[in-house]
Amino acid sequence: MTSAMLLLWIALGIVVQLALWLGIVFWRHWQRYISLQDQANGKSPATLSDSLQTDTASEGWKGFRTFKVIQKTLEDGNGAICSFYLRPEDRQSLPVFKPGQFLTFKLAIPTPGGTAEELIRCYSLSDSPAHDTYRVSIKRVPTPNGTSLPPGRSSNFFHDHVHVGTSLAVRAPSGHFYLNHEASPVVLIGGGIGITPMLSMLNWIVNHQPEREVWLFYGVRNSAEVIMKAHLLALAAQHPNFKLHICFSAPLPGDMMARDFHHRGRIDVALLRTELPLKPFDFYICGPTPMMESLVDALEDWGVPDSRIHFEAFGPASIKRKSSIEPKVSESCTETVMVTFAKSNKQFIWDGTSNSLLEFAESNGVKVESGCRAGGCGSCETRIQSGEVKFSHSPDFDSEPGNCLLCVCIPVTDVVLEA
Ligand SMILES: NC(=O)C1=CN([C@@H]2O[C@H](COP(=O)(O)OP(=O)(O)OC[C@H]3O[C@@H](n4cnc5c(N)ncnc54)[C@H](OP(=O)(O)O)[C@@H]3O)[C@@H](O)[C@H]2O)C=CC1
Repeated sequence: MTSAMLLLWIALGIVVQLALWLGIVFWRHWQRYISLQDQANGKSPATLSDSLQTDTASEGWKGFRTFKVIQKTLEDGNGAICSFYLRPEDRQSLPVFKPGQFLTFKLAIPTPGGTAEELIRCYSLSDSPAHDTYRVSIKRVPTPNGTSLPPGRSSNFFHDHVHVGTSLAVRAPSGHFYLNHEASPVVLIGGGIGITPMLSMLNWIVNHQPEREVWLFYGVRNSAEVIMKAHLLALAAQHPNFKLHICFSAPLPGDMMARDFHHRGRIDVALLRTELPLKPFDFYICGPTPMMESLVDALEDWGVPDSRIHFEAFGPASIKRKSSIEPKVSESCTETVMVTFAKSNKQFIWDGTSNSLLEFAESNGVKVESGCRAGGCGSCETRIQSGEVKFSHSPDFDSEPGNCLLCVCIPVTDVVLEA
């Protein structure tokens, strides 16, 4: 080959490479242009990863939307946990949510008198976001042992009266307990049915951030209580960055270490210290209140910064962090503030040690409705008859003008509430 030919080939190679590069650059710009146009025209829903990159991407809907149950699956060996797959009746695509968030349901619970009682309840989404269905997994709450307390009305209603084809009124996903979008390693800790938000986070991570290190500690009593084990084992086999640790606190005689579970006993910080490498993990915890209380304290003692400990506290007891045990007198309380609950005909002095008016009402024996306890569901919305309150943290739920959400509000002046 002559040197002229060689030069010609080299020049041709450069031209082809340049053309390829220009083509790619043009294609990328074109794709971006189309996507921006679509977003501007409201055609394209935010992508799932977009929803985690911004705080506002999971635009929901206002009020309640009707969903149909399209599948009901029993998940555990005790017949206590059921998953419900929900599709909107209008068949429009669903807004994305952040893994860890919950749905709020308005239920009409039949009463012995033949009427229906309205009940608002929240359940964590138990799968990662999809555009056409949501999934919640609900544990039947029985009468607590040795008490005459009634069984859980909402969970039993779901198990006994909600079937494929049932219509349900559902508020858009909300909640402040959700996975951050950083690539930081995460430790997910789920106790009992508290596994549900962890499943949502885990499924999202393996699909969207497979390179992210994720540890799941799942604590139940024994093999009869485990849910979605085949799914978890399959993920652990497929994803080297996912480390699965199943803990049985009360194994059945036939339960075998290594085959059915990895650790005997409850999840505690000693186990975490033994298993986890030293890294700046983010910890996400959901489970029975005593478990969350002890773990949150123990993680703080271990030196995990507050900002890396995230937990979901549903139910009547809020989690008290050690770091917040010091009675704190809120800034709104430099003067004596009187809180009056008009319907209950009760009046108390706000001493600033409660985190919210909801906590304050409960600690003083005033009965008020509550759901998520995080400003997301609207169950505790209450009319302010006089006075002024302020938000202790910003709610997801838009209350009516003149109303407040007891779970995220504290008084500023003397206040009369309708509750
Ligand atoms: N955000 C959400 O989606 C939801 C949250 N929840 C919350 O999750 C909780 C889970 O309830 P449930 O399934 O009934 O839990 P369980 O009572 O079935 O307990 C599950 C496991 O946690 C263990 N455990 C109990 N106390 C501790 C502790 N102090 N430290 C470590 N482990 C402990 C139990 O061990 P042992 O055998 O020793 O009791 C058991 O192995 C509910 O109370 C509810 O508040 C519930 C539903 C949804």
